[in-house]
Amino acid sequence: MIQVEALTKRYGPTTAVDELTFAARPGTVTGFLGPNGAGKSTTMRMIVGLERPTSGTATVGGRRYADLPAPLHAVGVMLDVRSVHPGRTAFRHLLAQARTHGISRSRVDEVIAITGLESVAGRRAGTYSLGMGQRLGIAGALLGDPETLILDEPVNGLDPDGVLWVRGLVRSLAAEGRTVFLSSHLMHELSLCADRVVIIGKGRLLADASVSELVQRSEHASTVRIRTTDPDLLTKVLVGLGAEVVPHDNGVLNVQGASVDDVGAAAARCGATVLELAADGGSLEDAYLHLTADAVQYRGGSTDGTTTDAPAGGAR
Ligand SMILES: Nc1ncnc2c1ncn2[C@@H]1O[C@H](COP(=O)(O)OP(=O)(O)OP(=O)(O)O)[C@@H](O)[C@H]1O
Repeated sequence: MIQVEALTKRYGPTTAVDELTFAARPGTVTGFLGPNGAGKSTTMRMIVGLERPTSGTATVGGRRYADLPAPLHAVGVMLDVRSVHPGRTAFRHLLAQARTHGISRSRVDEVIAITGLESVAGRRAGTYSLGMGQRLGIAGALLGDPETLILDEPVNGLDPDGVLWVRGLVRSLAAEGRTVFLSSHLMHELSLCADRVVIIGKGRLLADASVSELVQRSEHASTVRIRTTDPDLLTKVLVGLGAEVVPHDNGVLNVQGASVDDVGAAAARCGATVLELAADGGSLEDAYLHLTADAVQYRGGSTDGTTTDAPAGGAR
């Protein structure tokens, strides 16, 4: 169990994390999301004692990380995969970590097998691809057989097989009753492997909800697409009902503010023939984009260079 309460971190004038409160619970995969610079890494670093909070608390299993008697057994951490010594083999790297906690050599072999690194465990980590480095990072996190896992972008750089493997691994770790807390920018992937998501922007909590709740919320704000033989008439009727209508070619209307049932019934009432009708179902990505619209620090602009990487959402 990870508990974060009123956690705040300031770097001079910058408030990286601002009164953040949430929990990641046992038996659950909790995804951690936010735009670049939202404060995810800073939060994770405070949870594992690498940064001192300005105020507030972060605990794992009820204790501050610094107070854990055997941290590797309590919490497995993968924060920066580049922190491995490039001249060391994966096996040596894991063995060195294991020795600091009295973990057996056979456990090292076990985590190498779990992460599929057997054939490359004797190679220097400096020769590893990003995906292999990720697997090594996950192997290190699993070494102490911990109750809680904190993984920063665990699928970053993995090929489709690797992504599928991480999804299965985190699901099975949660099914064993462990707490899994992971960040990712891959929304679709998170919607497949996380039970809950904590979304932050500019260091503040924007949402702490189950994936299905968030998807449902975004469905309410979603678009209905209809193709009809009589777009002008139907547009008038729908606007009269308070919906927003954007017409496209070939009699296509994109409608917001009305459900698919409302749009179908309106078409039937005014006698417009319906050629296609579909709700553009909500997704975690829609919900995320909607929630973080005001909290994006850097936003790409047009190719003419007008707004690329300009601060968005105001100064911090
Ligand atoms: N050591 C530091 N000194 C000063 N400012 C920092 C420091 N570390 C982070 N920040 C600032 O704190 C804010 C949050 O950064 P953080 O790296 O936690 O965000 P993030 O959500 O992990 O971003 P990303 O998705 O890009 O990794 C940013 O504005 C960043 O510039």
